[in-house]
Amino acid sequence: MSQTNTLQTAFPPIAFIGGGNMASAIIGGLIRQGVPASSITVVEPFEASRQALKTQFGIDALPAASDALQSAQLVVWAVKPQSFKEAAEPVAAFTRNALHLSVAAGITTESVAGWTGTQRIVRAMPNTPALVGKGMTGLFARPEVDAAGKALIAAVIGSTGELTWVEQEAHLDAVTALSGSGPAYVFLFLEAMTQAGVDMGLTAEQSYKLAVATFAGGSELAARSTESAEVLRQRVTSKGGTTYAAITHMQENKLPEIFIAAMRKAEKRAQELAAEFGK
Ligand SMILES: NC(=O)C1=CN([C@@H]2O[C@H](COP(=O)(O)OP(=O)(O)OC[C@H]3O[C@@H](n4cnc5c(N)ncnc54)[C@H](OP(=O)(O)O)[C@@H]3O)[C@@H](O)[C@H]2O)C=CC1
Ligand SMILES: O=C(O)[C@@H]1CCC=N1
Repeated sequence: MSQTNTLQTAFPPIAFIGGGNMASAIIGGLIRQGVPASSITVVEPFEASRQALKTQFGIDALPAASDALQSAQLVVWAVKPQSFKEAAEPVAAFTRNALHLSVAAGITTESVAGWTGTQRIVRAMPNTPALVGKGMTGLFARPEVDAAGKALIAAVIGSTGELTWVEQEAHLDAVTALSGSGPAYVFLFLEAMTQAGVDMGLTAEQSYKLAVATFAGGSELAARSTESAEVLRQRVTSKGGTTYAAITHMQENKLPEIFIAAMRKAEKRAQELAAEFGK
């Protein structure tokens, strides 16, 4: 049986709380996999976002929680950490029997359990390439989530790309710093590489195309190769050549150290979000 058929036949009603970027990315994945629009409801206070969801996916979008949520077997929390507690209050009464999936950065399943009145919670950290089916998501399940619950969540998240389960919830803050925020690091590199190309006389269009294709090609090569990134880098770096000149400059200026320190900042921010907004 194909993945599409699995989702079509086995997919229960699902409610999204928050209908922004990340909710849209996951909903898009589900619709692409053949989940019927009638299975999906979104609670989204912003009228323009509700309209966009209805137009793009043909799904039902509500301005506020209502007893329509009672039929949802899975509730996906896709609100900002700052809005989670406030958003949970009106929803909780309708969704105590559902399985819950949170994608909010930092917010612990302990907090979600307190706000929703259930322990059946999976916390996830997806990323925006989910929009094009190339997402990477880290997941943590509380012990109260059974195998069927984990399989359902794996099917939902699997519709947006790859996934990996972590055993310790704290590791999701590392996933956040790495693959959750990671697309922004890639885009920053693309911006810088494009600018450098323009400075050297290429058009912005050519330069961007070269940069994007280089990231895609480098990633694909790494994904398919049995060799480490370090070895692959050394293969590009001819002794005394152009790459050597560039990489030496980056290393002398501590680019790897800066990168690692920046990611620890992201991890710390996830912990701060939990402390600030998880109570
Ligand atoms: N963007 C990313 O790359 C990633 C984001 N995440 C996580 O996903 C979550 C959502 O992020 P993102 O999609 O980018 O944010 P968005 O701001 O795009 O989406 C959040 C949506 O929730 C709506 N909202 C606010 N309050 C409520 C409420 N009380 N009830 C229902 N909906 C509400 C907002 O409406 P309004 O605009 O009117 O406030 C907004 O449309 C965050 O917790 C973030 O940490 C995780 C991984 C990656
Ligand atoms: O920046 C953020 O907080 C969210 C979480 C990971 C990506 N975006």
